[in-house]
Amino acid sequence: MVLANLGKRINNAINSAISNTQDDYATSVDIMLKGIATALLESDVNIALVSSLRNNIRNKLLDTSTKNNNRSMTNAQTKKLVHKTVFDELCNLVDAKETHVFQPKKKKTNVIMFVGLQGSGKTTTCTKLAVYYSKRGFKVGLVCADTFRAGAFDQLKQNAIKARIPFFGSYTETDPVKVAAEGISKFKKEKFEIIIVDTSGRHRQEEDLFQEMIDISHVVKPNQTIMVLDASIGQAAEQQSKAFKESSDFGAIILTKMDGHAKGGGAISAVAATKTPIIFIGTGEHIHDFEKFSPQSFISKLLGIGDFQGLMEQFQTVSNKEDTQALMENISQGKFTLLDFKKQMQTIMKMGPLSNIAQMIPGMNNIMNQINEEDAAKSMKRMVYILDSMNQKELESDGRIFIEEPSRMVRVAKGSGTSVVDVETVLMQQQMMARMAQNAKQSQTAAAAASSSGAGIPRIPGMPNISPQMMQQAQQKLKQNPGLMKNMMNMFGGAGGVGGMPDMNEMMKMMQDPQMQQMARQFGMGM
Ligand SMILES: Nc1nc2c(ncn2[C@@H]2O[C@H](COP(=O)(O)OP(=O)(O)OP(=O)(O)O)[C@@H](O)[C@H]2O)c(=O)[nH]1
Repeated sequence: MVLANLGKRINNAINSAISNTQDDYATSVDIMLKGIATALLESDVNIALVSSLRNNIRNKLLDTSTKNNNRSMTNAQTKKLVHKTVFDELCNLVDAKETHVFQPKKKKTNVIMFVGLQGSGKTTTCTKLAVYYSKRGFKVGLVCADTFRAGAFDQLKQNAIKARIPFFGSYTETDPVKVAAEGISKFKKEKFEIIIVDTSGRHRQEEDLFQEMIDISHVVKPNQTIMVLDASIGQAAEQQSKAFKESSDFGAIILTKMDGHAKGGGAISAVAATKTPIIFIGTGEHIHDFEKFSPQSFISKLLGIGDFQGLMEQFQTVSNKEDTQALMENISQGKFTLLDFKKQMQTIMKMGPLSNIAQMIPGMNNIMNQINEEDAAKSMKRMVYILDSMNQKELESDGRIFIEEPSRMVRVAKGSGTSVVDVETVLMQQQMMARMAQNAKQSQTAAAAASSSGAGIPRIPGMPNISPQMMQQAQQKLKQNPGLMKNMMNMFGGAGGVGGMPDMNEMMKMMQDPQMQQMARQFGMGM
Protein backbone atom coordinates (compact mmCIF):
# COMPACT_ATOMS: atom_id res chain seq x y z
CA MET A 1 0.00 0.00 0.00
CA VAL A 2 0.95 3.68 -0.16
CA LEU A 3 3.48 4.34 2.60
CA ALA A 4 4.25 0.62 3.12
CA ASN A 5 7.88 1.41 2.52
CA LEU A 6 7.66 4.27 4.99
CA GLY A 7 6.42 1.89 7.69
CA LYS A 8 9.34 -0.46 7.05
CA ARG A 9 11.87 2.37 7.25
CA ILE A 10 10.40 3.78 10.47
CA ASN A 11 10.48 0.32 12.04
CA ASN A 12 14.09 -0.17 10.96
CA ALA A 13 15.06 3.18 12.47
CA ILE A 14 13.37 2.29 15.78
CA ASN A 15 14.79 -1.22 15.95
CA SER A 16 18.35 -0.26 15.12
CA ALA A 17 18.25 2.55 17.72
CA ILE A 18 16.98 0.16 20.39
CA SER A 19 19.60 -2.48 19.65
CA ASN A 20 22.38 0.11 19.52
CA THR A 21 24.31 -0.40 22.75
CA GLN A 22 27.41 1.55 21.74
CA ASP A 23 26.08 5.12 21.84
CA ASP A 24 24.49 6.83 24.81
CA TYR A 25 20.70 7.10 24.99
CA ALA A 26 20.41 10.68 23.62
CA THR A 27 22.67 9.88 20.65
CA SER A 28 20.67 6.73 19.85
CA VAL A 29 17.43 8.76 19.98
CA ASP A 30 18.89 11.36 17.60
CA ILE A 31 20.05 8.69 15.13
CA MET A 32 16.61 7.12 15.22
CA LEU A 33 14.88 10.48 14.71
CA LYS A 34 17.09 11.25 11.75
CA GLY A 35 16.05 7.95 10.16
CA ILE A 36 12.35 8.56 10.83
CA ALA A 37 12.50 12.18 9.61
CA THR A 38 14.29 11.24 6.36
CA ALA A 39 11.72 8.53 5.66
CA LEU A 40 8.81 10.93 6.27
CA LEU A 41 10.31 13.70 4.13
CA GLU A 42 10.98 11.30 1.28
CA SER A 43 7.33 10.27 1.45
CA ASP A 44 6.35 13.91 0.88
CA VAL A 45 5.28 14.77 4.43
CA ASN A 46 5.52 18.51 4.99
CA ILE A 47 8.84 19.64 6.48
CA ALA A 48 7.28 21.71 9.29
CA LEU A 49 5.22 18.70 10.41
CA VAL A 50 8.27 16.45 10.38
CA SER A 51 10.27 18.93 12.39
CA SER A 52 7.53 19.24 15.03
CA LEU A 53 7.14 15.44 15.24
CA ARG A 54 10.89 15.09 15.67
CA ASN A 55 10.99 17.61 18.52
CA ASN A 56 7.98 16.10 20.28
CA ILE A 57 9.42 12.57 20.22
CA ARG A 58 12.85 13.77 21.34
CA ASN A 59 11.43 15.82 24.24
CA LYS A 60 9.19 13.01 25.45
CA LEU A 61 11.89 10.36 25.32
CA LEU A 62 14.56 12.47 26.96
CA ASP A 63 12.15 13.80 29.62
CA THR A 64 11.17 10.28 30.63
CA SER A 65 14.79 9.23 30.67
CA THR A 66 15.69 12.16 32.97
CA LYS A 67 12.80 11.32 35.30
CA ASN A 68 14.03 7.74 35.46
CA ASN A 69 17.61 8.72 36.06
CA ASN A 70 17.83 7.01 39.40
CA ARG A 71 16.32 3.78 38.15
CA SER A 72 17.83 2.92 34.81
CA MET A 73 15.28 1.33 32.49
CA THR A 74 15.56 -2.24 31.28
CA ASN A 75 15.99 -2.87 27.58
CA ALA A 76 12.38 -4.07 27.35
CA GLN A 77 11.10 -0.91 29.06
CA THR A 78 13.11 1.32 26.71
CA LYS A 79 11.81 -0.60 23.73
CA LYS A 80 8.22 -0.20 24.89
CA LEU A 81 8.65 3.50 25.59
CA VAL A 82 10.27 4.25 22.21
CA HIS A 83 7.60 2.29 20.34
CA LYS A 84 4.76 3.96 22.22
CA THR A 85 6.15 7.49 21.85
CA VAL A 86 6.76 7.11 18.10
CA PHE A 87 3.34 5.47 17.68
CA ASP A 88 1.53 8.28 19.53
CA GLU A 89 3.30 11.02 17.60
CA LEU A 90 2.62 9.35 14.23
CA CYS A 91 -1.06 9.08 15.23
CA ASN A 92 -1.06 12.81 16.03
CA LEU A 93 0.23 13.44 12.53
CA VAL A 94 -2.86 11.91 10.91
CA ASP A 95 -5.33 12.85 13.63
CA ALA A 96 -7.19 16.10 12.99
CA LYS A 97 -8.49 15.87 16.58
CA GLU A 98 -11.87 16.94 15.33
CA THR A 99 -14.24 15.87 18.07
CA HIS A 100 -17.38 16.30 16.01
CA VAL A 101 -17.53 14.07 12.96
CA PHE A 102 -20.90 13.92 11.24
CA GLN A 103 -22.88 10.71 11.83
CA PRO A 104 -25.99 10.21 9.69
CA LYS A 105 -29.20 9.70 11.61
CA LYS A 106 -31.76 7.01 10.84
CA LYS A 107 -35.30 8.12 9.82
CA LYS A 108 -33.96 11.58 8.82
CA THR A 109 -32.69 12.98 5.52
CA ASN A 110 -28.90 13.22 5.57
CA VAL A 111 -27.34 14.89 2.53
CA ILE A 112 -23.68 14.23 1.75
CA MET A 113 -21.94 16.17 -1.01
CA PHE A 114 -18.68 15.10 -2.63
CA VAL A 115 -16.07 17.53 -3.95
CA GLY A 116 -12.56 17.00 -5.27
CA LEU A 117 -10.12 17.22 -8.13
CA GLN A 118 -10.75 15.65 -11.50
CA GLY A 119 -10.02 11.93 -11.44
CA SER A 120 -9.45 11.78 -7.69
CA GLY A 121 -11.99 8.98 -7.39
CA LYS A 122 -15.16 10.85 -6.41
CA THR A 123 -17.67 8.83 -8.43
CA THR A 124 -16.17 5.50 -7.38
CA THR A 125 -16.03 6.62 -3.74
CA CYS A 126 -19.66 7.88 -3.75
CA THR A 127 -20.77 4.35 -4.58
CA LYS A 128 -18.43 2.81 -2.00
CA LEU A 129 -19.88 5.08 0.70
CA ALA A 130 -23.43 4.34 -0.46
CA VAL A 131 -22.74 0.58 -0.14
CA TYR A 132 -21.13 1.10 3.27
CA TYR A 133 -24.24 2.83 4.65
CA SER A 134 -26.68 0.61 2.84
CA LYS A 135 -25.02 -2.44 4.48
CA ARG A 136 -25.66 -0.75 7.80
CA GLY A 137 -29.39 -0.48 7.19
CA PHE A 138 -29.75 3.04 5.72
CA LYS A 139 -31.92 3.77 2.68
CA VAL A 140 -29.35 5.38 0.36
CA GLY A 141 -29.68 7.18 -3.00
CA LEU A 142 -27.03 8.58 -5.36
CA VAL A 143 -27.37 11.83 -7.35
CA CYS A 144 -25.08 12.62 -10.28
CA ALA A 145 -24.64 16.43 -10.40
CA ASP A 146 -21.66 16.14 -12.73
CA THR A 147 -22.91 17.48 -16.07
CA PHE A 148 -19.40 18.66 -17.01
CA ARG A 149 -17.74 15.35 -17.86
CA ALA A 150 -19.38 13.40 -20.66
CA GLY A 151 -19.98 9.89 -19.40
CA ALA A 152 -20.03 10.83 -15.70
CA PHE A 153 -23.71 9.91 -15.34
CA ASP A 154 -23.18 6.60 -17.16
CA GLN A 155 -20.30 5.76 -14.83
CA LEU A 156 -22.33 6.51 -11.70
CA LYS A 157 -25.31 4.63 -13.14
CA GLN A 158 -23.22 1.51 -13.88
CA ASN A 159 -21.64 1.55 -10.43
CA ALA A 160 -25.02 2.11 -8.76
CA ILE A 161 -26.71 -0.70 -10.70
CA LYS A 162 -23.89 -3.10 -9.83
CA ALA A 163 -24.18 -2.14 -6.16
CA ARG A 164 -28.01 -2.08 -6.26
CA ILE A 165 -28.20 1.55 -5.08
CA PRO A 166 -31.04 3.77 -6.45
CA PHE A 167 -29.68 6.69 -8.48
CA PHE A 168 -30.75 9.94 -10.15
CA GLY A 169 -29.22 11.92 -13.02
CA SER A 170 -30.00 13.40 -16.44
CA TYR A 171 -28.67 12.95 -19.97
CA THR A 172 -30.25 16.19 -21.21
CA GLU A 173 -30.13 18.75 -18.39
CA THR A 174 -26.88 20.71 -18.50
CA ASP A 175 -27.32 22.69 -15.29
CA PRO A 176 -25.86 20.65 -12.41
CA VAL A 177 -27.63 22.83 -9.83
CA LYS A 178 -31.01 21.86 -11.31
CA VAL A 179 -30.12 18.16 -11.45
CA ALA A 180 -28.93 18.24 -7.84
CA ALA A 181 -32.12 19.99 -6.68
CA GLU A 182 -34.37 17.54 -8.55
CA GLY A 183 -32.48 14.53 -7.22
CA ILE A 184 -32.64 15.72 -3.63
CA SER A 185 -36.34 16.54 -3.92
CA LYS A 186 -37.17 13.11 -5.45
CA PHE A 187 -35.25 11.12 -2.83
CA LYS A 188 -36.57 13.25 0.03
CA LYS A 189 -40.13 12.57 -1.10
CA GLU A 190 -39.35 8.86 -1.15
CA LYS A 191 -38.02 9.06 2.42
CA PHE A 192 -34.43 8.21 1.60
CA GLU A 193 -32.22 8.55 4.68
CA ILE A 194 -28.90 9.26 2.98
CA ILE A 195 -28.60 11.17 -0.31
CA ILE A 196 -25.09 11.31 -1.76
CA VAL A 197 -24.42 14.01 -4.37
CA ASP A 198 -21.50 13.58 -6.79
CA THR A 199 -20.18 16.83 -8.33
CA SER A 200 -17.83 17.36 -11.23
CA GLY A 201 -14.09 17.30 -10.68
CA ARG A 202 -12.22 20.56 -10.92
CA HIS A 203 -8.84 22.21 -10.73
CA ARG A 204 -8.00 24.98 -8.35
CA GLN A 205 -7.68 27.42 -11.23
CA GLU A 206 -11.16 26.74 -12.61
CA GLU A 207 -13.08 29.61 -11.05
CA ASP A 208 -16.35 28.81 -12.87
CA LEU A 209 -16.38 25.27 -11.62
CA PHE A 210 -15.63 26.44 -8.11
CA GLN A 211 -18.58 28.85 -8.31
CA GLU A 212 -20.74 25.99 -9.60
CA MET A 213 -19.73 23.88 -6.62
CA ILE A 214 -20.76 26.70 -4.27
CA ASP A 215 -24.10 27.06 -6.10
CA ILE A 216 -24.81 23.33 -5.80
CA SER A 217 -23.94 23.48 -2.15
CA HIS A 218 -26.47 26.33 -1.59
CA VAL A 219 -29.19 24.24 -3.16
CA VAL A 220 -28.50 20.82 -1.65
CA LYS A 221 -27.58 22.20 1.81
CA PRO A 222 -25.36 19.25 2.68
CA ASN A 223 -25.15 17.95 6.24
CA GLN A 224 -21.66 16.85 5.36
CA THR A 225 -19.27 17.84 2.56
CA ILE A 226 -16.52 15.35 1.83
CA MET A 227 -13.38 16.11 -0.13
CA VAL A 228 -11.93 13.16 -2.04
CA LEU A 229 -8.17 13.32 -2.20
CA ASP A 230 -5.94 11.10 -4.32
CA ALA A 231 -3.23 9.88 -1.92
CA SER A 232 -0.62 9.90 -4.64
CA ILE A 233 -0.71 13.59 -5.62
CA GLY A 234 2.19 14.43 -3.33
CA GLN A 235 3.05 17.93 -2.14
CA ALA A 236 0.32 19.51 -4.31
CA ALA A 237 -2.31 17.98 -1.99
CA GLU A 238 -1.88 20.68 0.61
CA GLN A 239 -2.42 23.63 -1.71
CA GLN A 240 -5.37 21.95 -3.44
CA SER A 241 -7.05 21.12 -0.16
CA LYS A 242 -6.69 24.68 1.10
CA ALA A 243 -8.36 25.98 -2.09
CA PHE A 244 -11.28 23.58 -1.63
CA LYS A 245 -11.55 24.41 2.04
CA GLU A 246 -11.92 28.13 1.25
CA SER A 247 -14.82 27.54 -1.16
CA SER A 248 -16.62 24.47 0.06
CA ASP A 249 -15.57 24.20 3.70
CA PHE A 250 -15.60 20.41 3.61
CA GLY A 251 -15.86 18.67 6.96
CA ALA A 252 -14.17 15.38 6.14
CA ILE A 253 -11.63 13.83 3.79
CA ILE A 254 -11.58 10.46 2.05
CA LEU A 255 -8.15 9.43 0.82
CA THR A 256 -8.25 7.27 -2.30
CA LYS A 257 -5.73 5.02 -4.10
CA MET A 258 -4.05 4.01 -0.87
CA ASP A 259 -3.33 0.68 -2.58
CA GLY A 260 -0.85 2.32 -4.95
CA HIS A 261 2.86 2.48 -4.39
CA ALA A 262 3.18 6.25 -4.57
CA LYS A 263 4.22 8.44 -1.66
CA GLY A 264 1.23 9.43 0.47
CA GLY A 265 2.80 11.98 2.78
CA GLY A 266 1.40 14.92 0.82
CA ALA A 267 -2.12 13.81 1.55
CA ILE A 268 -1.29 13.37 5.22
CA SER A 269 0.08 16.91 5.30
CA ALA A 270 -3.17 18.12 3.75
CA VAL A 271 -5.06 16.73 6.73
CA ALA A 272 -2.91 18.76 9.08
CA ALA A 273 -3.14 21.89 6.90
CA THR A 274 -6.93 21.86 6.82
CA LYS A 275 -7.45 20.38 10.31
CA THR A 276 -10.04 18.05 8.81
CA PRO A 277 -10.44 14.39 9.73
CA ILE A 278 -9.93 11.56 7.27
CA ILE A 279 -12.99 9.34 7.62
CA PHE A 280 -12.36 6.55 5.10
CA ILE A 281 -9.62 5.35 2.78
CA GLY A 282 -10.02 3.78 -0.67
CA THR A 283 -7.76 0.78 -1.18
CA GLY A 284 -8.66 -0.34 -4.71
CA GLU A 285 -11.08 0.02 -7.60
CA HIS A 286 -13.57 -2.52 -6.30
CA ILE A 287 -16.65 -1.41 -4.34
CA HIS A 288 -15.50 -3.18 -1.18
CA ASP A 289 -11.98 -1.72 -1.26
CA PHE A 290 -12.98 0.81 1.35
CA GLU A 291 -11.96 1.05 4.98
CA LYS A 292 -13.06 3.19 7.88
CA PHE A 293 -10.15 5.37 8.95
CA SER A 294 -8.90 5.70 12.46
CA PRO A 295 -5.46 7.16 13.23
CA GLN A 296 -4.55 4.25 15.54
CA SER A 297 -5.60 1.55 13.03
CA PHE A 298 -3.79 3.30 10.20
CA ILE A 299 -0.52 3.71 12.09
CA SER A 300 -0.79 0.15 13.48
CA LYS A 301 -0.97 -1.19 9.95
CA LEU A 302 1.80 1.11 8.79
CA LEU A 303 4.09 -0.25 11.48
CA GLY A 304 2.91 -3.84 10.99
CA ILE A 305 1.24 -4.08 14.40
CA GLY A 306 -2.08 -5.26 12.98
CA ASP A 307 -5.62 -3.96 13.19
CA PHE A 308 -8.30 -6.37 14.38
CA GLN A 309 -10.90 -3.59 14.59
CA GLY A 310 -10.36 -2.87 10.89
CA LEU A 311 -10.54 -6.56 10.07
CA MET A 312 -13.92 -6.92 11.77
CA GLU A 313 -15.19 -3.72 10.05
CA GLN A 314 -14.08 -5.12 6.69
CA PHE A 315 -15.68 -8.48 7.37
CA GLN A 316 -18.93 -6.80 8.36
CA THR A 317 -18.95 -4.76 5.14
CA VAL A 318 -18.41 -7.65 2.75
CA SER A 319 -20.21 -10.49 4.46
CA ASN A 320 -23.84 -11.17 3.85
CA LYS A 321 -25.96 -11.11 7.02
CA GLU A 322 -28.21 -14.01 5.99
CA ASP A 323 -25.27 -16.15 4.86
CA THR A 324 -23.48 -15.56 8.16
CA GLN A 325 -26.62 -16.48 10.09
CA ALA A 326 -27.11 -19.62 8.01
CA LEU A 327 -23.47 -20.59 8.58
CA MET A 328 -23.78 -20.06 12.34
CA GLU A 329 -26.96 -22.10 12.34
CA ASN A 330 -25.20 -24.95 10.51
CA ILE A 331 -22.16 -24.84 12.79
CA SER A 332 -24.41 -24.87 15.87
CA GLN A 333 -25.77 -28.16 14.53
CA GLY A 334 -22.25 -29.47 13.92
CA LYS A 335 -22.56 -29.11 10.12
CA PHE A 336 -20.39 -27.43 7.51
CA THR A 337 -21.55 -28.00 3.95
CA LEU A 338 -19.74 -27.39 0.67
CA LEU A 339 -22.04 -24.39 0.19
CA ASP A 340 -20.85 -22.95 3.52
CA PHE A 341 -17.30 -23.49 2.32
CA LYS A 342 -17.99 -21.72 -0.97
CA LYS A 343 -19.55 -18.71 0.75
CA GLN A 344 -16.63 -18.43 3.15
CA MET A 345 -14.18 -18.45 0.25
CA GLN A 346 -16.21 -15.77 -1.55
CA THR A 347 -16.27 -13.56 1.56
CA ILE A 348 -12.51 -13.84 2.00
CA MET A 349 -11.98 -12.96 -1.66
CA LYS A 350 -14.28 -9.94 -1.36
CA MET A 351 -12.13 -8.64 1.47
CA GLY A 352 -9.56 -7.70 -1.16
CA PRO A 353 -6.02 -8.86 -1.79
CA LEU A 354 -4.64 -11.22 0.85
CA SER A 355 -1.92 -8.68 1.60
CA ASN A 356 -4.64 -6.20 2.68
CA ILE A 357 -6.10 -8.75 5.09
CA ALA A 358 -2.62 -9.68 6.29
CA GLN A 359 -1.85 -6.06 7.19
CA MET A 360 -4.65 -6.19 9.75
CA ILE A 361 -3.33 -9.31 11.51
CA PRO A 362 -0.32 -8.81 13.78
CA GLY A 363 2.81 -10.42 12.36
CA MET A 364 1.10 -11.55 9.16
CA ASN A 365 2.66 -8.92 6.96
CA ASN A 366 6.10 -10.48 7.26
CA ILE A 367 4.67 -13.89 6.52
CA MET A 368 2.84 -12.56 3.45
CA ASN A 369 6.14 -11.25 2.14
CA GLN A 370 7.29 -14.86 1.90
CA ILE A 371 4.17 -16.02 0.08
CA ASN A 372 3.41 -15.32 -3.53
CA GLU A 373 0.19 -13.29 -3.46
CA GLU A 374 -0.62 -14.11 -7.07
CA ASP A 375 -0.35 -17.88 -6.48
CA ALA A 376 -2.49 -17.63 -3.37
CA ALA A 377 -5.19 -15.61 -5.16
CA LYS A 378 -5.14 -18.01 -8.15
CA SER A 379 -5.45 -20.96 -5.84
CA MET A 380 -8.46 -19.46 -4.08
CA LYS A 381 -10.12 -18.64 -7.40
CA ARG A 382 -9.56 -22.22 -8.57
CA MET A 383 -11.26 -23.49 -5.43
CA VAL A 384 -14.25 -21.27 -6.17
CA TYR A 385 -14.37 -22.55 -9.81
CA ILE A 386 -14.47 -26.09 -8.47
CA LEU A 387 -17.27 -25.22 -6.05
CA ASP A 388 -19.08 -23.31 -8.85
CA SER A 389 -19.11 -26.48 -10.94
CA MET A 390 -21.00 -28.44 -8.30
CA ASN A 391 -24.78 -28.67 -8.47
CA GLN A 392 -27.09 -27.56 -5.66
CA LYS A 393 -27.51 -31.09 -4.29
CA GLU A 394 -23.76 -31.53 -4.07
CA LEU A 395 -23.21 -28.09 -2.52
CA GLU A 396 -25.82 -28.64 0.16
CA SER A 397 -24.30 -32.01 1.04
CA ASP A 398 -21.63 -32.85 3.58
CA GLY A 399 -19.37 -34.00 0.70
CA ARG A 400 -19.81 -37.76 1.18
CA ILE A 401 -21.89 -37.88 -1.98
CA PHE A 402 -18.61 -37.59 -3.94
CA ILE A 403 -17.11 -40.62 -2.22
CA GLU A 404 -20.24 -42.67 -2.90
CA GLU A 405 -20.26 -41.61 -6.58
CA PRO A 406 -16.68 -40.75 -7.70
CA SER A 407 -17.89 -39.96 -11.25
CA ARG A 408 -19.15 -36.68 -9.78
CA MET A 409 -15.54 -35.66 -9.11
CA VAL A 410 -14.61 -36.29 -12.74
CA ARG A 411 -17.54 -34.15 -13.91
CA VAL A 412 -16.66 -31.28 -11.55
CA ALA A 413 -12.97 -31.42 -12.56
CA LYS A 414 -13.94 -31.21 -16.25
CA GLY A 415 -16.45 -28.42 -15.63
CA SER A 416 -13.95 -26.31 -13.68
CA GLY A 417 -10.96 -27.00 -15.91
CA THR A 418 -9.04 -28.60 -13.03
CA SER A 419 -8.00 -32.14 -12.10
CA VAL A 420 -9.65 -34.80 -9.94
CA VAL A 421 -6.80 -34.34 -7.45
CA ASP A 422 -7.69 -30.66 -7.21
CA VAL A 423 -11.33 -31.53 -6.53
CA GLU A 424 -10.27 -34.07 -3.91
CA THR A 425 -8.17 -31.40 -2.23
CA VAL A 426 -11.14 -29.04 -1.93
CA LEU A 427 -13.25 -31.87 -0.53
CA MET A 428 -10.60 -32.71 2.04
CA GLN A 429 -10.46 -29.11 3.17
CA GLN A 430 -14.22 -28.97 3.53
CA GLN A 431 -14.10 -32.25 5.48
CA MET A 432 -11.55 -30.76 7.83
CA MET A 433 -13.79 -27.76 8.48
CA ALA A 434 -16.80 -30.05 8.91
CA ARG A 435 -14.86 -32.03 11.55
CA MET A 436 -14.10 -28.77 13.34
CA ALA A 437 -17.81 -27.87 13.29
CA GLN A 438 -18.71 -31.28 14.76
CA ASN A 439 -16.08 -30.93 17.47
CA ALA A 440 -17.19 -27.38 18.20
CA LYS A 441 -20.71 -28.65 18.77
CA GLN A 442 -19.52 -31.44 21.05
CA SER A 443 -17.32 -29.14 23.10
CA GLN A 444 -20.10 -26.57 23.33
CA THR A 445 -22.49 -29.19 24.68
CA ALA A 446 -19.83 -30.37 27.14
CA ALA A 447 -19.01 -26.82 28.21
CA ALA A 448 -22.67 -25.99 28.74
CA ALA A 449 -23.08 -29.09 30.88
CA ALA A 450 -19.91 -28.44 32.88
CA SER A 451 -20.47 -24.81 33.74
CA SER A 452 -22.86 -22.01 33.13
CA SER A 453 -20.67 -19.35 34.76
CA GLY A 454 -17.37 -18.89 32.80
CA ALA A 455 -16.24 -15.28 32.45
CA GLY A 456 -14.91 -15.51 28.91
CA ILE A 457 -15.41 -13.87 25.58
CA PRO A 458 -19.17 -13.47 24.96
CA ARG A 459 -20.58 -16.65 23.41
CA ILE A 460 -21.58 -16.58 19.75
CA PRO A 461 -24.29 -19.18 19.26
CA GLY A 462 -22.67 -22.24 17.80
CA MET A 463 -19.12 -21.25 18.65
CA PRO A 464 -17.06 -22.73 21.49
CA ASN A 465 -16.66 -20.76 24.70
CA ILE A 466 -13.21 -19.13 24.65
CA SER A 467 -11.84 -17.85 27.93
CA PRO A 468 -9.37 -14.94 28.05
CA GLN A 469 -6.73 -17.41 29.32
CA MET A 470 -7.27 -19.66 26.28
CA MET A 471 -6.99 -16.67 23.98
CA GLN A 472 -3.80 -15.51 25.67
CA GLN A 473 -2.26 -18.97 25.49
CA ALA A 474 -3.15 -19.32 21.82
CA GLN A 475 -1.69 -15.89 20.99
CA GLN A 476 1.44 -16.77 22.97
CA LYS A 477 1.84 -19.98 20.95
CA LEU A 478 1.52 -18.13 17.67
CA LYS A 479 4.11 -15.60 18.81
CA GLN A 480 6.53 -18.30 19.92
CA ASN A 481 6.11 -20.21 16.70
CA PRO A 482 5.44 -18.01 13.66
CA GLY A 483 5.87 -21.13 11.52
CA LEU A 484 2.40 -22.20 12.59
CA MET A 485 0.86 -19.12 11.02
CA LYS A 486 2.93 -19.59 7.89
CA ASN A 487 1.64 -23.14 7.62
CA MET A 488 -1.91 -21.83 7.83
CA MET A 489 -1.24 -19.33 5.04
CA ASN A 490 0.44 -22.01 2.95
CA MET A 491 -2.84 -23.87 2.96
CA PHE A 492 -4.11 -21.09 0.70
CA GLY A 493 -1.63 -21.88 -2.03
CA GLY A 494 1.90 -21.36 -0.86
CA ALA A 495 4.67 -22.84 -2.93
CA GLY A 496 4.53 -26.55 -3.61
CA GLY A 497 0.79 -27.13 -3.79
CA VAL A 498 -0.67 -29.41 -6.46
CA GLY A 499 -1.14 -27.22 -9.55
CA GLY A 500 -1.21 -24.13 -7.35
CA MET A 501 -3.68 -25.81 -4.99
CA PRO A 502 -3.07 -25.90 -1.25
CA ASP A 503 -0.18 -28.14 -0.34
CA MET A 504 -1.70 -31.24 1.25
CA ASN A 505 1.62 -32.39 2.70
CA GLU A 506 1.90 -29.07 4.42
CA MET A 507 -1.65 -29.37 5.68
CA MET A 508 -1.15 -32.91 6.97
CA LYS A 509 2.07 -31.82 8.71
CA MET A 510 0.19 -28.97 10.29
CA MET A 511 -2.54 -31.29 11.52
CA GLN A 512 0.10 -33.52 13.12
CA ASP A 513 1.91 -30.62 14.76
CA PRO A 514 1.40 -31.10 18.51
CA GLN A 515 1.28 -27.36 19.11
CA MET A 516 -1.34 -26.90 16.41
CA GLN A 517 -3.36 -29.76 17.84
CA GLN A 518 -3.14 -28.29 21.31
CA MET A 519 -4.20 -24.90 20.03
CA ALA A 520 -7.12 -26.40 18.16
CA ARG A 521 -8.14 -28.29 21.30
CA GLN A 522 -8.10 -25.03 23.21
CA PHE A 523 -10.61 -23.65 20.75
CA GLY A 524 -12.68 -26.80 21.11
CA MET A 525 -11.81 -27.96 17.61
CA GLY A 526 -9.60 -30.97 18.28
CA MET A 527 -8.01 -32.38 15.10
N1 LIG B 1 -6.37 1.81 -7.36
C1 LIG B 1 -7.41 2.58 -7.04
N2 LIG B 1 -8.10 3.21 -8.00
C2 LIG B 1 -9.15 3.98 -7.66
C3 LIG B 1 -9.53 4.17 -6.30
N3 LIG B 1 -10.63 5.00 -6.29
C4 LIG B 1 -10.88 5.31 -7.58
N4 LIG B 1 -10.01 4.70 -8.41
C5 LIG B 1 -9.90 4.79 -9.87
O1 LIG B 1 -9.56 6.12 -10.22
C6 LIG B 1 -10.11 6.46 -11.50
C7 LIG B 1 -10.88 7.77 -11.39
O2 LIG B 1 -12.00 7.54 -10.54
P1 LIG B 1 -13.39 8.32 -10.70
O3 LIG B 1 -14.30 7.82 -9.65
O4 LIG B 1 -13.87 8.31 -12.10
O5 LIG B 1 -12.90 9.79 -10.37
P2 LIG B 1 -13.73 11.15 -10.35
O6 LIG B 1 -13.12 11.96 -9.28
O7 LIG B 1 -15.19 10.90 -10.25
O8 LIG B 1 -13.39 11.76 -11.75
P3 LIG B 1 -14.05 13.11 -12.42
O9 LIG B 1 -15.50 12.85 -12.54
O10 LIG B 1 -13.35 13.23 -13.73
O11 LIG B 1 -13.73 14.21 -11.53
C8 LIG B 1 -10.97 5.29 -11.91
O12 LIG B 1 -10.24 4.49 -12.80
C9 LIG B 1 -11.21 4.53 -10.59
O13 LIG B 1 -11.42 3.15 -10.80
C10 LIG B 1 -8.76 3.49 -5.27
O14 LIG B 1 -8.99 3.60 -4.05
N5 LIG B 1 -7.71 2.73 -5.71
